[in-house]
Amino acid sequence: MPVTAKICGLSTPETLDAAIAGSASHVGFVFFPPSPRNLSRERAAQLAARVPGHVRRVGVFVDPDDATVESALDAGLLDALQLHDTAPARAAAIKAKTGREIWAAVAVRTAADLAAAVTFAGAADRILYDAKTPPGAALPGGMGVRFDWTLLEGFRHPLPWALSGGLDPVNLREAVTRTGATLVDVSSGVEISPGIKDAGKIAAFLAAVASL
Ligand SMILES: O=C(O)c1ccccc1N[C@@H]1O[C@H](COP(=O)(O)O)[C@@H](O)[C@H]1O
Repeated sequence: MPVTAKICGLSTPETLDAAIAGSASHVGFVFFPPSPRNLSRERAAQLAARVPGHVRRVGVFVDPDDATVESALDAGLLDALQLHDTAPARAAAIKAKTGREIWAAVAVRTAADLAAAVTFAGAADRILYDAKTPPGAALPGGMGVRFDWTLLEGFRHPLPWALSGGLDPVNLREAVTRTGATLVDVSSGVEISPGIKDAGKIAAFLAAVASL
């Protein structure tokens, strides 16, 4: 099965172009003000206009209200909405209202955390298994934290899914081999500091994906 990749938290034309040139299947734009990757409406619109039709645009949100989603949809021309810390009923309501593909983030530290995945059946289109960030962390994702990938070995996934959390060009092969992921998602692993993406690291990650 071929593996595809989402490069998340893009905020400049140069790094967005690197993701597109490296054949990313998805690009991610963050709409969460505490994040160093948060985009203004204007920047989101500028970036979205550069994305060719075969590359899917994913908006990243943390339990957003309707106004936040509508504003981002309008500016970012989003194909999919990635929801962190969002209850299944709210995810279903956003899906019904927007008609967009919904990715529900499930934060994982232990095997017990995986039980949340099934609660999104019927409410989301895809589960994004992400590492749980430390208690009190400013962000529920995007911190380069990984989880124990062996937890996904033999797990019965209730929906299509993707893997994220602390991925980088070096650990990608082990992550995919252990979990069987066919869609991987990276943010911190292609940065030189929080929020600052690096075109060379993006190219290296996507080359690693292509070499699997
Ligand atoms: O990137 C962010 O700032 C962010 C903010 C709020 C929720 C999620 C966020 N990022 C997502 O976190 C995962 C993992 O990122 P990393 O590779 O471990 O840095 C990824 O899906 C990002 O989209």
